[in-house]
Amino acid sequence: MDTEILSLTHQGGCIKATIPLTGSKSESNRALILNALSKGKVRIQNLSHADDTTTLQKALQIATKSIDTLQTIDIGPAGTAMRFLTAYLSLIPGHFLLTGSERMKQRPIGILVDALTGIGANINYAGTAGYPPLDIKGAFSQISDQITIRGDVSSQYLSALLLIAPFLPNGLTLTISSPLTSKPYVSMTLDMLKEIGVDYLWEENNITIKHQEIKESVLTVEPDWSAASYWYSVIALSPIGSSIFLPGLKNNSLQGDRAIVDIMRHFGVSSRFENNGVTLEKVSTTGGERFFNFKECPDLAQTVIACCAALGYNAHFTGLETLKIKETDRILALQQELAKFSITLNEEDLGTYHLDTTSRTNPASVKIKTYEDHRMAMAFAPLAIVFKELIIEEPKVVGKSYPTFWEHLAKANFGYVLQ
Ligand SMILES: O=C(O)C1=C[C@@H](OP(=O)(O)O)[C@@H](O)[C@H](O)C1
Ligand SMILES: C=C(OP(=O)(O)O)C(=O)O
Repeated sequence: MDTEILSLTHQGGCIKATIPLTGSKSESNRALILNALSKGKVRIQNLSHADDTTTLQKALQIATKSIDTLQTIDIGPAGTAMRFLTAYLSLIPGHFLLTGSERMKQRPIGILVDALTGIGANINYAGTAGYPPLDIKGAFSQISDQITIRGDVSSQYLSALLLIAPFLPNGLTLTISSPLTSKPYVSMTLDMLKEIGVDYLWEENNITIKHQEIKESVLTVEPDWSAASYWYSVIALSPIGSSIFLPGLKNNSLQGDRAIVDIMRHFGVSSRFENNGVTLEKVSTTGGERFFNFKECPDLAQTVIACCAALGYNAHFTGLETLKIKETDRILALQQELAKFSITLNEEDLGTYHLDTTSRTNPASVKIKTYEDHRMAMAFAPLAIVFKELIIEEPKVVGKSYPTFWEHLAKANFGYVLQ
């Protein structure tokens, strides 16, 4: 990562803008794996331009070319790509060293590796046990169709297994042995499999997918609701009457982060679905609920917490357990950056965090560290509406999921200078 900084200001006033978001990173990554496994029978429309998606696309191209020689595949900071490729590369012919950024080597993968080796996959740790890099010898012979797996660490392990399930000779039954986190992402995987003709059965803690043919189909990727959340925050911090149109977003989305619609009602932001998109509008400044659970939508946590900080709301949050193993320890990153405004975020009861803005200060200029985490940069950016100047460190991190984020901000009265 380079050491560039970006100085961000906002000229004030009502915002009126149309923002064309790129495709969902989560849907795109699933679609790419299904396209590869189906050997092109599944086609894709509106693929995301996010770096994580481009990285996965390139990795899949390398993987399909390799048969005899060891191929190194470096997926940088792309967690979903790491998890999906671990399952995918186990299945296809070839010998791979699957690696990533220094942070990726600290993000656990043992649960997925154990699950795959339990059904016959040939995976060894090339560094520390339980973490990438992985040495994968592909084309394994399936020795079992039953996996018992924890659900409380990352749903990506389950999605990785479900994506390959219909292509396994004996199919797969997953038994989820602990409370499932990020459940909507598992539903998204199953919904997309259904779109390509795959039947599944989800009964209580068991998900079964038999070996089956998939049909010729086109997966159309919806724009990214996690990216939309930053625009909800922008509108929440803007004067009444401000509005933004986000084309292509659907009311009945496959993405759990559509939850931002309901959360932001409590911040005076209304959502109107029409004309193939959604219009967000600031309609009131009166208070709403101040307790939010992010268990099903962890990627919204930073957006909402930073927005509460900007509005001076004291609030409670739960469902944040998985934030510590994402692009950075997001709890620590939030605590450190909020401290610059004399705001605290502390765990009060087990699993419940309290945001205390009582002693909030209004510094003339604040430098925000981003910790190689795109969501730190994007969650804090809207605060330039409230505070005079924000300096965002390493602004290019946004490329991971939203490469045109800064250019888009310029459409909504933000000014930025790269230094
Ligand atoms: O399956 C997916 O596309 C994702 C699942 C979530 O991860 P966890 O299941 O690890 O919470 C989410 O945070 C990530 O950005 C994308
Ligand atoms: C956690 C995220 O991504 P990943 O796990 O795919 O790196 C994210 O985009 O917030």
